[in-house]
Amino acid sequence: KQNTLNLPPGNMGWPFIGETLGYLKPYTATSIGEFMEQHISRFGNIYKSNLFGERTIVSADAGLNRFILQNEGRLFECSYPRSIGGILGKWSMLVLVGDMHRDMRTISLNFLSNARLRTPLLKDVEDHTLLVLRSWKDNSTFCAQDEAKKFTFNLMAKHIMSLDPGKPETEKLKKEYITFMKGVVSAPLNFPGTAYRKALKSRSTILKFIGSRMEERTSESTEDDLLGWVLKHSNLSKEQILDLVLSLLFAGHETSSVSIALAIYFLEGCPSAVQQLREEHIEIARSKKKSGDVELNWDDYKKMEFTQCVISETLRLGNVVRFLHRKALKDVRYKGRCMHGSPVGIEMISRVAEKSRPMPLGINLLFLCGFEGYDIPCGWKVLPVIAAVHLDPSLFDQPQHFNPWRWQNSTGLSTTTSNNFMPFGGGPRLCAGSELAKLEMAVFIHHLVLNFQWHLADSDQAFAFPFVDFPKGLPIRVRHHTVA
Ligand code: HEM
Repeated sequence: KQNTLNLPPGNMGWPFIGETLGYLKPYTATSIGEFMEQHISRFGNIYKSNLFGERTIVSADAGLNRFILQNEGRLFECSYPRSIGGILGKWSMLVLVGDMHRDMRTISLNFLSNARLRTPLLKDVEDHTLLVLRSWKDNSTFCAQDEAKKFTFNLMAKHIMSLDPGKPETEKLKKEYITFMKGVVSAPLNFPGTAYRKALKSRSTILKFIGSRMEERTSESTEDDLLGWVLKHSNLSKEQILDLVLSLLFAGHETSSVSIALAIYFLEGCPSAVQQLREEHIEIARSKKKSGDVELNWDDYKKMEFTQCVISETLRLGNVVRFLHRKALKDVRYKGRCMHGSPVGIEMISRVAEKSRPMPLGINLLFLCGFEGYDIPCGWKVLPVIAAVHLDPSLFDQPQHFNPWRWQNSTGLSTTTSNNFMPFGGGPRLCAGSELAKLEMAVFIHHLVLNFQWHLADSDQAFAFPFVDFPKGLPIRVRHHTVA
């Protein structure tokens, strides 16, 4: 059947491993890496390959990426490597599909609702930011990435299980979690001594810990945290709750801490952006002082216009999540652009297997217009590479340049709704914590620019392994900064 399909060009590489090693070779996070660059210049923005042991279509095409994400559950489906399910759990949101995914998502969205963001999350985000920043001594040097991790982990542990920062149980969980994370991002080799094996062990220790918190709970019946809410309002089994808690801890901690580290890094190289941020935040702080108000509120957050531009630019250039894992549920034909310039993707209903069904109007029109699309065969893996779109020079002027002003409209307001900007994915699996992540970054930046000046204490830069990380942890030296 495949001989009759018009597959994108590409190279299937070696038997079994295909091109996986080249694809995963580390590269600087602000680039698309040599592998992608070479493949795009040779084959174009959509190419076929053999990755993670599967026949794969790689897409660096903004239109196809959107099409894939918007057709989740209909033409495509989330499909992470089996090892991810092994470590995050079979009930983890990252691997669930269908009704069960929808139910877990509803719970997560409830936990991260707008109402909860305004209170109590905003207050806790600020408290946890201050807890970290107040521990920074004048003229001291430390790893900014670790500090950001401390902040996001403490925040999540508090909101998921009411764990207080600094308490022995929180610190113990944090330690286990570090081992666990090393395994999530390592090769899934389950042999004695490997990071993956150690992480599986940490997983069971963490689950035991969460399990004991759950047992303490049932009699107390508090609803203030996710655990309490789930126990009271859902019929999830213990096993499902454990995986949900673990995956939220994972999703809500790693990505936002790296994003904060990236913001610190990019801003260090862009003094004019720091200056403009300072002006914005001094203004907010002054008006708060006048009104006698101390804590940040939602109106203050809404005033952080330039900060939103900095956040968007950090996410565009840093690309914490570089690509997503999907598979095709049906034969799909994709044609990049139609006559009107909008992306077109259509189901391949005319193919052998489904000959009896009538052709949808879209297909007839496309054939009449003489368009030849690429075919994505049913069962093939599909990787929408969101980073490649964010770094595409035809979509973003000088894409490797940190330029927060690109997100400003003529009136100075932030315009972060570009069709080509998808740091949080899209469609029915759009990141459930996107608003919390932006809030965390904004509040952290607020107190950072008001209270500190910082410089890199040692050269470091973010790499995509493909998970994004600063190899030296981003060492910075800070000086207290007093606002006149
Ligand atoms: C800057 C920080 C963040 C980035 C860049 C980010 C990015 C993403 C992306 C791209 C996805 C889609 C995955 C896919 O479609 O396969 C996702 C899903 C998800 N994220 Fe985030 N995320 C961030 C922060 C957070 C935070 C703070 C939370 C809060 C707990 C969170 C919770 C989730 C959850 C629960 C999902 C699964 C959604 C679903 O499957 O329906 N994320 N995230």
